[in-house]
Amino acid sequence: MKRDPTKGRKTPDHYARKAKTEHYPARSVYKLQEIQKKHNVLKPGNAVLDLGCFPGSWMMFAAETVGRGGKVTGIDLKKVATHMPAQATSLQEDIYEIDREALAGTLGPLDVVLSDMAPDTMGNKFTDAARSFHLAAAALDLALFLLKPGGHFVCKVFQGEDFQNFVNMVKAEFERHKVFKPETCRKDSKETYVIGFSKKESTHVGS
Ligand SMILES: C[S@@+](CC[C@H](N)C(=O)[O-])C[C@H]1O[C@@H](n2cnc3c(N)ncnc32)[C@H](O)[C@@H]1O
Repeated sequence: MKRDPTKGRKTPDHYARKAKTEHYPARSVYKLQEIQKKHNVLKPGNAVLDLGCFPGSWMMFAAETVGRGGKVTGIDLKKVATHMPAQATSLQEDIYEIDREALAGTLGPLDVVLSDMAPDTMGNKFTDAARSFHLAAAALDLALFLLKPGGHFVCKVFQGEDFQNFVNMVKAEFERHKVFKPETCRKDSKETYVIGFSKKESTHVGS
């Protein structure tokens, strides 16, 4: 396949063309489709939070999967302009600055928290992985605050020196966990997804 010399990466691939044909705003939708096909995290009627939702392909797929009886809320630094099904809405916010008490009041207890958040990459694999870990840890913290016991968590994190640390953090809070790299991830990408199934009941006595 031809390389685009200006970007140093392959020209739009099969999945990018497929996304365009199927009216999803980004090829990343196929990563969530693979996760869903293999691990069945989303159910009809679910309440879902999608962190790092721009341009909206995960949101759209999640909204289609939960159906009209469900609800999907997306959060991103960037405003989502893609037209969404009625059960999907988005907020333009920074995950590090969000008022989580207010969010909990608005959303109520959630069934699933997804995070496909990624930092703007600098080309330095250590810095990029450290910033990805920081975002993933913030997503986990928010997920633990908002998820019902029994709820699920799906989170992108780049493989780097903190990767196993993050897996252990998820393992401690969920009944079961999996590390999953969808085939649709670009071959040269360090991104991987950590899935926590069934959030444990809070073990903090007196909290
Ligand atoms: C790979 S994109 C997500 C693609 C999306 N899942 C989709 O399918 O359309 C990663 C997103 O994470 C967002 N992001 C990065 N840092 C963030 C932060 N601190 N708060 C909220 N969103 C953030 C970026 O703005 C970017 O849009």
